[in-house]
Amino acid sequence: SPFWNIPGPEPKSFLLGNLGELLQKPVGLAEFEWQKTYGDVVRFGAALGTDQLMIADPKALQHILQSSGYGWRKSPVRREMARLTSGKGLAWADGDVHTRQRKIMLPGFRAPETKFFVPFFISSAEAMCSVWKAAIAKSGSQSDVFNFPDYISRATLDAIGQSEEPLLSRKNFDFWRTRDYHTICWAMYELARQPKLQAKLRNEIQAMEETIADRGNSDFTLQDFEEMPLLVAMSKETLRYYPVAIHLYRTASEDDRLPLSKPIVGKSGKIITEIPIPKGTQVIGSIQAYNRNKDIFGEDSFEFNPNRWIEGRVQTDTPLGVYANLATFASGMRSCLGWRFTVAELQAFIVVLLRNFQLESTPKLAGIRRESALTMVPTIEGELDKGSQLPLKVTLLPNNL
Ligand code: HEM
Repeated sequence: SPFWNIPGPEPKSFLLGNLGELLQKPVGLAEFEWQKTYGDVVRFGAALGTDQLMIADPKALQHILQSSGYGWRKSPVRREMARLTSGKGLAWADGDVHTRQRKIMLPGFRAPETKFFVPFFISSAEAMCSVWKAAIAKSGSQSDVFNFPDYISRATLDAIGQSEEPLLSRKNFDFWRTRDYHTICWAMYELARQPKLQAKLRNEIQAMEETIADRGNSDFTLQDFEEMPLLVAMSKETLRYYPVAIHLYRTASEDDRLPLSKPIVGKSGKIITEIPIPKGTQVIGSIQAYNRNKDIFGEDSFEFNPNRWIEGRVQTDTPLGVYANLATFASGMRSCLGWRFTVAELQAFIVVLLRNFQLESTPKLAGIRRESALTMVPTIEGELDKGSQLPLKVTLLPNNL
């Protein structure tokens, strides 16, 4: 193996190497363990006795995703999966076809367009709240428990259908909204678990509502969202801690040398400052592990804490990604086109839900799992057969009674 000198876990079997741990454990767990033991570049066993690299090192990721252009291509297996799930669209295209398709799609995803989508996001979230209000009224009480993925997945399908209808096929709506609605679910999970954070955010929302009323507008705009520090911090922290796209699969199309942010000590005891890469090498970019990098996000990077953004504690000398130096939306020429859409939609859903309801945990949440199902979805330990689950208690706020 060209990577014999790179430290990493012993393969569990010839057939699957370490892929079982990587793909079947709750999302991120294997990567976090490897990162802690071996660092940000790890050699692990892939199928049939082959070696692969897991990359969370900022400079190496920056090189693969940004600086090398099409030097590192999306792996053929992933492209085929994209073709099967969403057709011969942007996630499948490569080289010139990719450049052309991306140019055509870009006008649907810039900041001005996103501004116009916000009313769609708000109305989709409000429609979902009306369904909950009707169910609560029917139950004769002031609260009820709802399985969030069931509802948020439909509301986000509404939102993406209304806003991107001229650009994307129905198959594409379904593909991309799976990412949005988990992101939103994970944000709601944290808000339900952290009542003080929820109350603080609600105060910020109510203060902004007064400002909006004073200036004679009827509802929030994108600019209002951007002027709410805790809402922005909550969005960044959700996308950092719960990056729903799990891995980035890339293949070197030429021989290359991978630069590293931090040298690693090889198995031979020698210091490695860059890694020679033969053409055809496959690597997995670990979004999960990069997003927990302590040098960038702080010593408490394994805690969910939006304050890190407000206190300005996130810093790096290796810019990566399209939003907040996160790997969540990848980086460079294949970075996510929908990132502005997602951030604005997440913010709209948080605002609408918190101005209508109080969210609370339920006992089942003790068994929550970060499940890998193409994207990262919440499931409950021992109840995988029930699919994605996030049951939260929803109580009408006094102004809604
Ligand atoms: C939280 C939500 C989302 C996350 C975390 C996310 C993440 C990503 C990532 C990591 C990639 C790169 C995949 C790769 O190259 O291997 C990507 C690509 C892409 N995303 Fe997103 N995405 C999200 C939502 C969306 C939405 C809502 C849309 C559309 C409305 C969208 C449209 C795209 C497109 C078109 C690409 C392909 C870009 C290209 O290959 O040039 N994404 N996304």
